Amino acid sequence: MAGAMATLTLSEELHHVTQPGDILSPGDESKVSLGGGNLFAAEAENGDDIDMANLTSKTILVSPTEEEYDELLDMLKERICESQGETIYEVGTGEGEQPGLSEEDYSASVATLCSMAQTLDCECVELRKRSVEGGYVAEHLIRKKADDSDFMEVRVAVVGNVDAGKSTLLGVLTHGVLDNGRGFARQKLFRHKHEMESGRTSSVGNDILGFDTTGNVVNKADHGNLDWTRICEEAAKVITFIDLAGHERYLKTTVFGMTGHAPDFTMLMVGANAGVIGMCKEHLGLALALSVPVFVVVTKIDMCPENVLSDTLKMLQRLLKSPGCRKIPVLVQNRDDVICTATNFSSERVCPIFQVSNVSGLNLDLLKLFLNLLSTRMLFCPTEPAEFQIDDTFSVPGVGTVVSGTTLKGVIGINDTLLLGPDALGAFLPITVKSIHRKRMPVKEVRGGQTASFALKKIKRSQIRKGMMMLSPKLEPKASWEFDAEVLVLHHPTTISVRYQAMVHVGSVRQTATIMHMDSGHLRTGDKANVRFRFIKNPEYLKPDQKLVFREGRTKAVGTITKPHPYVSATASNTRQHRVGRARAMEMHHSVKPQNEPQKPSKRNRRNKKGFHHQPPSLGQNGTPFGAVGNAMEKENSNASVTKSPVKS
Ligand SMILES: Nc1nc2c(ncn2[C@@H]2O[C@H](COP(=O)(O)OP(=O)(O)OP(=O)(O)O)[C@@H](O)[C@H]2O)c(=O)[nH]1
Repeated sequence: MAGAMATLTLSEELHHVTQPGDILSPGDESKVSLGGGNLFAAEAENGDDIDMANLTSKTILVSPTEEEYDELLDMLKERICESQGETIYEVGTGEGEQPGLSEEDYSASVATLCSMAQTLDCECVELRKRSVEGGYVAEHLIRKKADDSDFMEVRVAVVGNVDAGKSTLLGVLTHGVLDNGRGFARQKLFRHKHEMESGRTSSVGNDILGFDTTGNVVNKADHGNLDWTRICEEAAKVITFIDLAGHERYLKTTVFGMTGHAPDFTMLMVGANAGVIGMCKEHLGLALALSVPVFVVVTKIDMCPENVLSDTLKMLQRLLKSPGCRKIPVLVQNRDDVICTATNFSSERVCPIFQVSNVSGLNLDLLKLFLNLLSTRMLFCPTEPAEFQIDDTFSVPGVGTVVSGTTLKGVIGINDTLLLGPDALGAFLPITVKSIHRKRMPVKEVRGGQTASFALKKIKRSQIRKGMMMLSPKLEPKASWEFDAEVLVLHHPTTISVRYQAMVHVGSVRQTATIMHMDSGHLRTGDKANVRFRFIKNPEYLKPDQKLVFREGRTKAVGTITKPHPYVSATASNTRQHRVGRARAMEMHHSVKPQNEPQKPSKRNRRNKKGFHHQPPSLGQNGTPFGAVGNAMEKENSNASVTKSPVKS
């Protein structure tokens, strides 16, 4: 009874965030409150046939007519396609009706649903069945049966402070072994010798967890090693964990993992005994800035005193509810909570909190169930021109140059010709795809939302850099040296002004850019402005609405690109006029002195340093020169000392 009460309260709490047009984006309907009526409500309203309204009734599945059955089948097929291979169907609820079906009607409805699933080559699995006032209500997972060479893919970025247990949890989940509390499980994941020795992750790692059509884990370690190809063949859904570093020293790599690897979700790990410390808030802020939904996993509950655990949970909830986060934290205690939160998760507001132990295995089953129910947030349209962002390059003996990354849009197949670029001059080079691998498994094509590696014909690895794109020629891509963005400064110790330089992360682009101008004189912590940036090394392929992170040391700003300024490539515009223009632009570009770069002391200062008379260096708190204002202050000070000296003497 208590369980039922708890579920009701949770459902009620979640209900208000899933109002149409509130937080859910279009296409999310397939993941929320999927009653027979709710699921097809939109279609029923738009349909020409008035009988379509019947489709929203809770009893529609009991004994549908032939036409109704066909109509339901078409709609179910569409939903499964939209969510790239699966959907959750709620049996026993309808538009404006009291939920619940009698045992007999419920059985008949489930039989119809199973027959529909079978016709669509899907598996139908009951997730939970509840008894309510009007009878029974249940959620069923309908998932496409596994094809040897195809599987759904969901990317989860794993972040959290150092020693929160990130690598350990991934080792436990993917290898099916428990930890010993002294770093046993994480040994299976480390990629570098120094990581083995220090126990610290320093690079972006990928680990996979496969689920079959019925939701069982298919990972089986053979002598401690995982065969990725076998997992992908057996799995209907593969969760790719992007294991990121917790230490502040590797923040640059962690930011790159969050922007360049296009995660669907973020798993924020918190050590129960340590609490919300160090980089935890930093990583949460990053996920919020990039609009990636977050769920929290509190680890080490086996070794944490109850009062400390309760303090950690209270602090976490306070942080998540704070005006900066505006989340609805939900402590996940049982299967009901998992299903409720998983089906409402892509709304971005709901934030489930799991409490697990990697040593005793407590609650890991709930976390696995949740991961099994996550669906990719990338919408796929086969007719869109292809876009692939490169996050790494390799030179493989016997194969040649290989690039890895994420397919953002469209379909890419073997022998397709794409444009690779931009190069240093902003040009795009035609290249042909020789072979494709998904998670080390050879495939014929990849779709939007899937990660892949491509072997490319006739190109050297040195010609490719991280941040480049492979694009369909239909896009007629243009590179940009400059772009406008709306930015919000999250933290800066002093002020940011024109000529300030910092690292810009956008997609897999990671390059220093200079602020050329902005619509306010100076920016301090909490300020917003429209800013024009200019890359210092290469032009990049950018698009409006892309999220960006701008950082340098402890300075952090986030924002959205409002307008890239396309640059006409050298090959496309080799006229005298363009050459002169380009030379001028380069001259200007080289003459831009960064505001925040320590500058060479003037001749006078150098002489002073040699012992003429000592003056303190004119650097600010974080090594920022005061610039013109600083020089004026210096002058004033030196004048002051000149006028004061006679008084002193
Ligand atoms: N008792 C107990 N120990 C744990 C648990 N999870 C992790 N540990 C231990 O905590 C230590 C740190 O775990 P890691 O997985 O290396 O932490 P991390 O977050 O990946 O750290 P970085 O890679 O440096 O960011 C290891 O010694 C683990 O054995 C747990 O649930 N219970």
